[in-house]
Amino acid sequence: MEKLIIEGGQQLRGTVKISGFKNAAVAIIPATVLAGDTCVIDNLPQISDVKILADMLSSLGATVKELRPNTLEINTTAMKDCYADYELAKELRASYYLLGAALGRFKKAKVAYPGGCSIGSRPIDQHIKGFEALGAKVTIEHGIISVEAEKLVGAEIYLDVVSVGATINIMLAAVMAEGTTVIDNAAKEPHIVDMANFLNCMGADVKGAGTDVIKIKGVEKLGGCIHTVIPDQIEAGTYMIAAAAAGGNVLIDNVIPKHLEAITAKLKEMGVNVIENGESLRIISSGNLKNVSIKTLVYPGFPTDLQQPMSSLLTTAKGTGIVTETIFEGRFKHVDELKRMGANIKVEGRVAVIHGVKNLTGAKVVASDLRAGASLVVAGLMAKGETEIENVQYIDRGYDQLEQKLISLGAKVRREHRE
Ligand SMILES: CC(=O)N[C@H]1[C@@H](OP(=O)(O)OP(=O)(O)OC[C@H]2O[C@@H](n3ccc(=O)[nH]c3=O)[C@H](O)[C@@H]2O)O[C@H](CO)[C@@H](O)[C@@H]1O
Ligand SMILES: C=C(OP(=O)(O)O)C(=O)O
Repeated sequence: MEKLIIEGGQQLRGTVKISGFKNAAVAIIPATVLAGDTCVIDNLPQISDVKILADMLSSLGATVKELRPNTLEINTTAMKDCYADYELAKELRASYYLLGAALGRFKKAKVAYPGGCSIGSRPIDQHIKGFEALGAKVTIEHGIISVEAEKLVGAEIYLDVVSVGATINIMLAAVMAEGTTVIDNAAKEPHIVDMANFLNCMGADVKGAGTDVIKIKGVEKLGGCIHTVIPDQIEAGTYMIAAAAAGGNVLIDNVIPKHLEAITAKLKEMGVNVIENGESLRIISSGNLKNVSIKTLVYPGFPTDLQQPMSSLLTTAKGTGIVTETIFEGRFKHVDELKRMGANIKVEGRVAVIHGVKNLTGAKVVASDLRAGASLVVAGLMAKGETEIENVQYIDRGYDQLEQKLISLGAKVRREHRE
């Protein structure tokens, strides 16, 4: 069992380089199934979700080679079908992208119900609705989702809920369908655009990604390509929040500032100095901040994945902040842990009311999921004394070289193996 130990109270100074986007990488790796050829994916973050997916594709018959630490060459030519059982699929959310990709190429797939962060009920009805609209038969038995079609035919699909996963899965299934598919009320997150760029680079015809109407003209065949994953919006936002929380002067490098506008606006409202310069953002913070309210929304609104780290920042800001979580009903599991550290937070349903306290104090805490872990890291950086975070494996799902990056900024962080 591994723990992160953080000695709080150190200001952060220096430069941190942001890695490739987890949520784009974990969609693009399964999408290589569609190529039936060799794809080279660059700027992959070194996180456990990426390693698990690469191993998954190998076990399904693909050849996966690590060309460099952040670059995989994936050849899916030899794959004949796709059956990802419970042991494989339960490891992460993104295993469900194998459904769309294999349906698109083989017209069938079997994938066990996916895993991922436990932050709410996370239904997949919109994915199923999309596959069915394209002509697939979908059954769920004994925890296995089976999709099968004689042929896939383009359709108009209106999503009842704006869903990143359903938008991507339908795009994957539709790129080689006969005719045109229109996804209405599509998600607009940056990784939807990255996925569309990757699919187009393989020879697909996808237009409108980044707006709420995506049009996909089916093509007969796709092929290999070389693609560089976009910078991680959520990792960047986490370091922006960490710098604001600990105080200091940090250059967040290799970012797309447009993707970070919601978080930049909130930090500025709190009194943080955020300076944009090309592909970087400089965060200058005295640590004395005023509280704000946030409401999670689909892109370009405030991302739910940054709600938990942001809640930590609000715990010591002057005044009262209200956090409204509109996307996932179970995304307040970090709150009890923050209370152990002295935070004053009351949760009612989807709303957390945070009364700023003078300071947090280090404590033993447990990460319940990936971003809860990130929120405890932020809290640990600003707390007095030592914070010990258990369940580091959740944090490792999504943060590339977390402690090395924090140490390079002057934080006192170490990882310990304990029985
Ligand atoms: C691997 C990945 O990219 N994960 C991200 C993805 O998750 P994920 O793709 O699972 O999230 P969705 O965008 O699908 O979920 C958004 C909302 O739609 C609901 N819903 C979703 C699908 C469906 O068929 N029916 C339905 O009701 C969900 O319960 C949730 O309330 O987007 C979330 C929202 O930005 C992020 O927090 C996750 O980090
Ligand atoms: C919820 C997240 O991930 P996943 O959808 O992979 O569980 C996340 O990245 O915050």
